[in-house]
Amino acid sequence: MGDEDWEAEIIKPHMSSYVPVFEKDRYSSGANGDTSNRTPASSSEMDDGPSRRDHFMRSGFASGRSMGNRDAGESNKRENTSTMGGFGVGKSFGNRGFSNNKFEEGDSSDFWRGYQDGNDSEASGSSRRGGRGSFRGCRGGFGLGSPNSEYEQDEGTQRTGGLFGSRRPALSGAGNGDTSQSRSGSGSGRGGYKGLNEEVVTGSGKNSWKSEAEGGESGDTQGPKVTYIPPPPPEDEDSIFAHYQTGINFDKYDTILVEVSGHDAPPAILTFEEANLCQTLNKNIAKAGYTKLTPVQKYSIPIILAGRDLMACAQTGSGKTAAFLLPILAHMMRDGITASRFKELQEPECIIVAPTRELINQIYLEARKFSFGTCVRAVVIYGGTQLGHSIRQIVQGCNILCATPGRLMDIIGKEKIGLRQVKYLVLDEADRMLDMGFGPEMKKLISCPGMPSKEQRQTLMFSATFPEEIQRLAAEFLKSNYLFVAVGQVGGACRDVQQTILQVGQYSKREKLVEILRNIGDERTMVFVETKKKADFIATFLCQEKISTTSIHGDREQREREQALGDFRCGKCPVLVATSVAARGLDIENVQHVINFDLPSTIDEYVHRIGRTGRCGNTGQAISFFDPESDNHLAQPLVKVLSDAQQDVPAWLEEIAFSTYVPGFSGSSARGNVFASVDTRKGKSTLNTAGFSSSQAPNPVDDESWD
Ligand SMILES: Nc1ncnc2c1ncn2[C@@H]1O[C@H](COP(=O)(O)OP(=O)(O)OP(=O)(O)O)[C@@H](O)[C@H]1O
Repeated sequence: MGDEDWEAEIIKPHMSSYVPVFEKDRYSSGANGDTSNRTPASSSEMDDGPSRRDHFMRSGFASGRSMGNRDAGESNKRENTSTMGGFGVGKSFGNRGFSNNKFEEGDSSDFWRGYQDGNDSEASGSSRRGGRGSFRGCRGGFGLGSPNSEYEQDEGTQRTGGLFGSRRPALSGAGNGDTSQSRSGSGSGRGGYKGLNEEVVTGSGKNSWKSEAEGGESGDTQGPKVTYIPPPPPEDEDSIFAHYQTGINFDKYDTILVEVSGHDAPPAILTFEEANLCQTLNKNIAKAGYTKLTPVQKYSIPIILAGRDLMACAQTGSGKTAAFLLPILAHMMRDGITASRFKELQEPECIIVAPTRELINQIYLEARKFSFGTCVRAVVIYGGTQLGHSIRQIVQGCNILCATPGRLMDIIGKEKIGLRQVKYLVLDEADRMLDMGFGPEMKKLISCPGMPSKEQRQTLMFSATFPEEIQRLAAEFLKSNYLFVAVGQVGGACRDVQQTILQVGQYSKREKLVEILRNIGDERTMVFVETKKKADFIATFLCQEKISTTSIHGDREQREREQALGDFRCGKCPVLVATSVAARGLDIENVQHVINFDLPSTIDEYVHRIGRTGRCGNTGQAISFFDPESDNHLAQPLVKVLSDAQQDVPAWLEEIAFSTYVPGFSGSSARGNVFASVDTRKGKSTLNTAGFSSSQAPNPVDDESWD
């Protein structure tokens, strides 16, 4: 069933006849009425020893051997001998975040409680939203000050076009908007799914996609005015240091092989003490419950402390965030950083960028945690929130700026952030930050007036996946002597996730999903689908089946996205239906299952999605529906990922992989990329003249989930 079919299903009578129990939208009227969101703004990853990994073989899928099914299966068990050239290109994306309704007096505390201690968060209103698809797109080139924060979504679908090309000319969401319109007034009772109670704001015309910087807040655009102010996170120490426990496999991290390439790499450290951090930082590390370094931390911390540029690739959930935050903070403390004061123009020493709102918010919370009790002030800004709010946060002082790209460029354009003092530039989910979606913004950023050259700043890149082509693009941002840390197989899946691939035809998926969810019971489960419309559809369907579900995707307002995440975190809605917007970085306690209702278009995306479970030594399960009608392109890379992670590979999948075997298989398939296996400086890779390979070309099928 194609996309159109899903859409058709959405408006079929059985859907419209669904009359959910409404949870009264406490913000839909009255002083805190949701309308506030649209009214004109009032203000605007090993061994502990030296590196021993020297192969990371890289070649074609069947190179050097016949790849009969059985052979393929056996190769699956041979770690480090499996092969597979090429790489996937993470192309999707989205946001993350956590707060929800602004409403100052409103119950932000409840929302945050959900994030922190698992208590029930109070339901918030299903807000209506403004047919966002109608207001996006059309953002190309490199012109400073033109970024469309509203689009910034951090998700990529709109980011189509050629090299650093323009975004899809708006209106991708026309259909979405229409759909939304046809679905007013749903939402669910206890299920908490509130994705359908949407309103389409029929803003149109050229101005409707304009960035906030261009006037979105000054009232001269016809698009929806973003007035959402996220609730402030709790300030009490317990909340700041709330954390979940490492899992039974945490110690197994020590057996993962690590390779460091580049010249004169400082030796790894084995303990936090060896890092020789200041007392306050050590206290914060202890309060955060960290007693032992993860592999990526053992290697990255000394490298960063030595002032070297770094590209680090380590499995999902293995502590990459602290791997960069701790040494940066240590540097700041050693440099005797002084408290930043109120100033109209702030000059942060560190800028951290990430592709999604929810992720950058999470990174901010980590920065706030580790800088607790110091004079270092971290600030977070991201799209979908009131620009004035971002500015107000910044002017109060800013040493570490955590930002999504679009909002960052807006703020720079408004001259609220100066770049002259930037000493550390961090790209989290770096492959995503450098691909066609965000590459243009990142190029703009490093070309901004005042931004220190790469020789004058320290640039750090982290991800679980790092396609070769992207590694090459990254060189433009990094000093030539940068170090490359590979923890385990670059782009490999976390071994703590038990992966199951089921052959399920599209028309049987819903039934299978319900069957699985009923067996799972109340355990937290993320269900990934390919499109925003389908996310709404499946979430509603599950609510009808009396399975408490919420959803997150790029067509939901930020407030709704944050509420959905809050409801999922606290367990109120144990099922979260998501598009790829939630695939990367999200660190949510107790996510025991990931279900790929639809497989993603690239293997990298698959790796990130299943990495939402099995984090920090905990175990998790990932079940993926493989539809031979549409997913054959993934058979080959899937066999590779499964075998590298020592998972069982179904014979039928090997058969499909063999029958669809693509010789050379390296980046030439738009939808079937296989990950890179080494620091590209050691091997060859091909790039087309535009700087991007065809593998990075967004596939129309994915479009919806990325914006
Ligand atoms: N040394 C440590 N000891 C205990 N817990 C840790 C340690 N390092 C990180 N963690 C915790 O592990 C979890 C995952 O960390 P983090 O989110 O940084 O992973 P990641 O590698 O960035 O994952 P992803 O690739 O999905 O973004 C977090 O809850 C973090 O607090």
